[in-house]
Amino acid sequence: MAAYLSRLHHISLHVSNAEKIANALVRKFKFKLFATRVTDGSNQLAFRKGAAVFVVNEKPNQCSVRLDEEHHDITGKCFSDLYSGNGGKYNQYNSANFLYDVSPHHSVDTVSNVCFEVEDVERSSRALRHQGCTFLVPPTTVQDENGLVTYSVVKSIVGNVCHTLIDRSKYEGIFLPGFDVTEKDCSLPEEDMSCPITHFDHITYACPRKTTHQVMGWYEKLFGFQRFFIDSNEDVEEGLVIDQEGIGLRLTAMEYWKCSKAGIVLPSVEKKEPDCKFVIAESLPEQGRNQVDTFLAQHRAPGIQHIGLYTKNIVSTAHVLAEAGVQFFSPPPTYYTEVGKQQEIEEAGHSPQMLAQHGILLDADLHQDPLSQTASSENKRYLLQVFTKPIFAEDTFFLELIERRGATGFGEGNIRALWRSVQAYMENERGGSQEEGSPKTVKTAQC
Ligand SMILES: O=C(O)C(=O)Cc1ccc(O)cc1
Ligand SMILES: [Fe+2]
Repeated sequence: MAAYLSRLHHISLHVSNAEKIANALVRKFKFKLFATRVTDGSNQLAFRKGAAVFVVNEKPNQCSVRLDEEHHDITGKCFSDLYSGNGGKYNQYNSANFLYDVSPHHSVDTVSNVCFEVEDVERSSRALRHQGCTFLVPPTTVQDENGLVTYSVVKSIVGNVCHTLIDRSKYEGIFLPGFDVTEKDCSLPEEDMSCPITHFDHITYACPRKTTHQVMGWYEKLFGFQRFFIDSNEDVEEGLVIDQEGIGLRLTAMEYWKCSKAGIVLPSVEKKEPDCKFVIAESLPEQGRNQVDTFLAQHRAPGIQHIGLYTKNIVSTAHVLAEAGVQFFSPPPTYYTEVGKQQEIEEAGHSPQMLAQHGILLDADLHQDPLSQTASSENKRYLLQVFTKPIFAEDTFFLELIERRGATGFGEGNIRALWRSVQAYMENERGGSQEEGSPKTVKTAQC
């Protein structure tokens, strides 16, 4: 049985300099720091914008406990011992480790934990363990004066990505026990009209070649995810293959539905609101090096390549963020003057000049979803996207703004335009393509 997910709770980053990322999230991306957990050995900062919550974990120094492949143990005992560092007794406020997460000891900054709310952590963890999942933290309860929270941490099939499963139904505090809430009035999504980012739209994984089916199968079997089609050019078996112009990408997408009764709701019967989507990107052989290859080389493992932040108004959001110093990829200026694109933009009620200002891409060429019955409103669907330059020192993780106007998938045209922008950036700003896994030499445009 799958462990059905109630909703995405937060996404966590592991970085060597939390202050730097905190500054970027607050000053540039307009997130608010609202909860902190600072101990001798760890620094955890929680930021939110609407329902999107990031937890930034500052990587501990060398002397901390090492949790890596050879220490993994599905019984959990070994992890309790390792995790507490105090004679095997699990300590919920252990100063040497991250609460609600593990210390991944990844060599570069990384986004490595997607935390989901579930209704019953014990039962979900049992079900997953029966299916062979590796638990990095067994079900554990943490409490404070506002109630209690139970969580576990399961290793995913994708590189260093793991999932914290959390039940906070018996907790009335603003965030999680163990964190000090610094900003009490952001429990409700704030209405920020100029920068209306409301939630995480999707998470894109960069995966090695020929692993898409395995990854999809894992999420389908264990969490009840379902495949959905990115667009009608997509082959059921092959996914969306973009192999012209040396792009060489295979994309496949899946989603799950927010459910209130974890483990009981049958997604096929009770299709409610879809939550955050997941995109799996792998590069195709015999094409030039693309963003996925660069990610795998510089991140040194498969993992989270980018996250799409949903905004109700991408033009205004991109403007506010750019003013604050966020750098976006821009397609060549001709993108906005090509007859077809210009017309598409105008028909969607936008101004090519306004979109060009921050590199916003529009894809109205979204075909009918083969499973969808709503052909009549098809021509009104479109999608606006803009991609930031890398967030960390390496060319790995980046953010995206996305505004959906009826479109539920992703725009092939936008992916092509993004590819051209990245190529130009690699050639001009990064000083040509990099050697596999080599540290970057030019750091001109980190976001
Ligand atoms: O279009 C999107 O937002 C996607 O998430 C698809 C995607 C995946 C990988 C890339 O390197 C670029 C685009
Ligand atoms: Fe994306």
